[in-house]
Amino acid sequence: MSGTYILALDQGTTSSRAIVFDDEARPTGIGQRMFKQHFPLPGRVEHDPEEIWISQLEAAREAISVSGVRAEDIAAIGITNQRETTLIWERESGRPIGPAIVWQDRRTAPLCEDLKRRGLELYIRKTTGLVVDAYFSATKIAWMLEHIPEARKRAEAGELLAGTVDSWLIWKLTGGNSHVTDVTNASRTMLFDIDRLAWDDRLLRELNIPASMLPKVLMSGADFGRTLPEWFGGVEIPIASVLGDQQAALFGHACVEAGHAKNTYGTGCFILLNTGEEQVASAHGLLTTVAWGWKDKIHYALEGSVFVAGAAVEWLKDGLNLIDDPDESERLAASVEDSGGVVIVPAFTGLGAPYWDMYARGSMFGLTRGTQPGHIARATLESLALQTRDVTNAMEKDSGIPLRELRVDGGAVKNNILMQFQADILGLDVVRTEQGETTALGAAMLAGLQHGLWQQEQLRSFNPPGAYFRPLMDAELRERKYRHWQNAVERTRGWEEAED
Ligand SMILES: Nc1ncnc2c1ncn2[C@@H]1O[C@H](COP(=O)(O)OP(=O)(O)O)[C@@H](O)[C@H]1O
Ligand SMILES: O=P(O)(O)OC[C@H](O)CO
Repeated sequence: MSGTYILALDQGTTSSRAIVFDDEARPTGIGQRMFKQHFPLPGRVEHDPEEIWISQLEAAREAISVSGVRAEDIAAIGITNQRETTLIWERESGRPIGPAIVWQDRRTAPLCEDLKRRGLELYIRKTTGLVVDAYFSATKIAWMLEHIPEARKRAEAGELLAGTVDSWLIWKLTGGNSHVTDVTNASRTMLFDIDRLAWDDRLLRELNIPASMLPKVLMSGADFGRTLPEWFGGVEIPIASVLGDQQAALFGHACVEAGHAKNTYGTGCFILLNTGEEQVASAHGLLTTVAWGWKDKIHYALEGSVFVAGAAVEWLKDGLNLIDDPDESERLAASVEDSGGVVIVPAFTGLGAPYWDMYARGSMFGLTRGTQPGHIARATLESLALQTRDVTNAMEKDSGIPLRELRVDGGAVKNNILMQFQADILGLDVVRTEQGETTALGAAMLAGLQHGLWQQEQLRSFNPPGAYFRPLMDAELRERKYRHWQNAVERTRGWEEAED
């Protein structure tokens, strides 16, 4: 085995990051590139596929250079990525035929309604573990085939390839030698049978998607191909792991046993509970999804996906101009004692788990003549924690397991007001781990395992607790605040539909 470093590529919704980890899983160099978000029409969110690739390549080169290691010292690459975001490109030239449609994009809501009308909801839930929603890749592929000139004809002739961001990056890294994905990313397409671990013929037929476009599905730790020498100092590096970013964070917290849960606070909030080798079907609006696949074993998770979390803090900055930087949200929130009765439901792109309402829209309640920017900031931060409680409540009902603590990571967890409110509103300990970049760490950990650099017993020591937030809020106040929130959510539901 040559090299004792692992390079993790973390292609997120707002930035591409890369981290070099040493043989004790300590980060030794980080590279990061922000890239542009395109909002061409209301409800549409797009990324430029070439920008995704270039930003990721530059971030990787920067991480290697900052860490001071040579490319030949890198034993393996682990890839983790924003999930569901979908691209189509030409098999011959590798040219994308249009922008990537991002997971937040709502344009395919009518296609989802059509699937529901055709009575496919139950079949989709049973086969894929998912609810019918524009969030997932299936209707995004179908939309591109319908709306991009010549796309359907070319797809049927075998000229086009489809994939999520992991497949796109691997295609570029290997110079078009590998068109593959892993079981976690496949499980987010709404085309994948999570029991048989294969693309589902009936769903492909119903959505009119040629199977020849889709990548081969591998376990999350596997041989995904080798990088072209031109990308990293003339060396070919094996790609040894691929995980969707939320699954990678679960792994990075070493939540490897049934009953362990984590929440990642990035653009959205994603709460995952490991349910072991057993699939738990949700009766309360959660998704059943693949946590990872390694050595012929699949671990499943229950997931609550909240679409708008850190994105609401971005709105305070870019939409309302109340702050210049997300970090300032904490200072502004600290200028008042509480939210002053203000409740904000940031349903900017509808509501995800546990409501799955594509037509809900954001709203602000409880304004008075005394409402100040601080109250708005505080209510915005609280909305992240309240949405999390909606999900953990559903999780406890579905799994029958009361949560004992919540492990947290992601860009927003450095906000102590948010973390304290999270502990308060859950009545649970919130544990912020030492390593901030848990997503990248998770991908690196699996790549290291797959490559034989580490043993499973070592994983837990890689990311110890850094800070504990204990619940301090009086139980009566906690429940009153939560009832207020539920009331506000009810009033946002179906808003867009009611307008039509
Ligand atoms: N101090 C902070 N308080 C609250 N939110 C924050 C803070 N710092 C960053 N954020 C939010 O975290 C998000 C970025 O987190 P990150 O994990 O990088 O997201 P992603 O992987 O979705 O790109 C942004 O939406 C930003 O608004
Ligand atoms: O890129 P993030 O961290 O916002 O994660 C996005 C999720 O994978 C979407 O399902």
